[in-house]
Amino acid sequence: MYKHTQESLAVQINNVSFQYGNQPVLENIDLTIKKGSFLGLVGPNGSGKSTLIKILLGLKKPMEGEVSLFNTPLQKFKQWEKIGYVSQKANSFNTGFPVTVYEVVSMGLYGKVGLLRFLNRKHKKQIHKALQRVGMSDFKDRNIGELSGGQQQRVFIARALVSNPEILILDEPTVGVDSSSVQHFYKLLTQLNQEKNITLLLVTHDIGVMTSYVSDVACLNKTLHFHGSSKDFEESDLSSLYGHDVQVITHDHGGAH
Ligand SMILES: Nc1ncnc2c1ncn2[C@@H]1O[C@H](COP(=O)(O)OP(=O)(O)OP(=O)(O)O)[C@@H](O)[C@H]1O
Repeated sequence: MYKHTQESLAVQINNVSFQYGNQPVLENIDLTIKKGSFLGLVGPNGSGKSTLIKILLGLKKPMEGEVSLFNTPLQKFKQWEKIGYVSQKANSFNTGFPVTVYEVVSMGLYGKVGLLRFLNRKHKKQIHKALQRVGMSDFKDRNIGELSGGQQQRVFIARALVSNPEILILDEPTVGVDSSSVQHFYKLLTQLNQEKNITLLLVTHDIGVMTSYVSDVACLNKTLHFHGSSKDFEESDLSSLYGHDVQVITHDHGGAH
């Protein structure tokens, strides 16, 4: 387990427990995310991953324990522009959905500029920069529903990036995305992490691919079974988590890390 100075932490979760009605979902979770790290959060279906994310985003209140974001207790935290979020259902637009890529990305600024205000030149520049970062500038006038799952995913990342967040939280973002787009997606995340120094929290089922890109791994199944460097993470850590032998397929990414 890590020891950190407070300043180096983007997220600090202390002894958090949560239940829906009588059903305990999270028990005594202690988890820290260092600034600049790339944490992969894995766990079986129903293990509490999304619930933990909802707690981090202030959408659910834990029964016990405390959460701090950038050294501020969640109850007092107001700098939500520092937090970018890409949800599980982000890439589910139907063909013909009447909104352009540019408009989708501009939605990431609504919290700041308000729905009915016009975007000023600075905002437009931010939108273009976010589209550029994810390699989707050429698609800005296309309808979001006409794009592939992988391309839509990039647009939703641009939407989360447009307010220059310090941490990006992604909840199972590769569901429904084909495998070659998944590789591109992980490369994009690695770039954002290493070149732009954005802290990343990625919730995924994609254990084999994920471990070769992330710096840290957390395994959750109601309690935290493993939390540490991805280098120290072994298949045996997963067997205890999933209750049976799990084969981790090691992919060769041509030295992505
Ligand atoms: N709003 C809710 N009301 C009651 N129970 C819920 C609610 N949301 C989730 N649960 C239950 O809480 C448990 C944890 O759910 P959660 O969505 O956090 O898990 P998860 O690890 O994200 O799962 P998955 O990988 O399938 O998305 C599950 O048993 C789920 O059925």
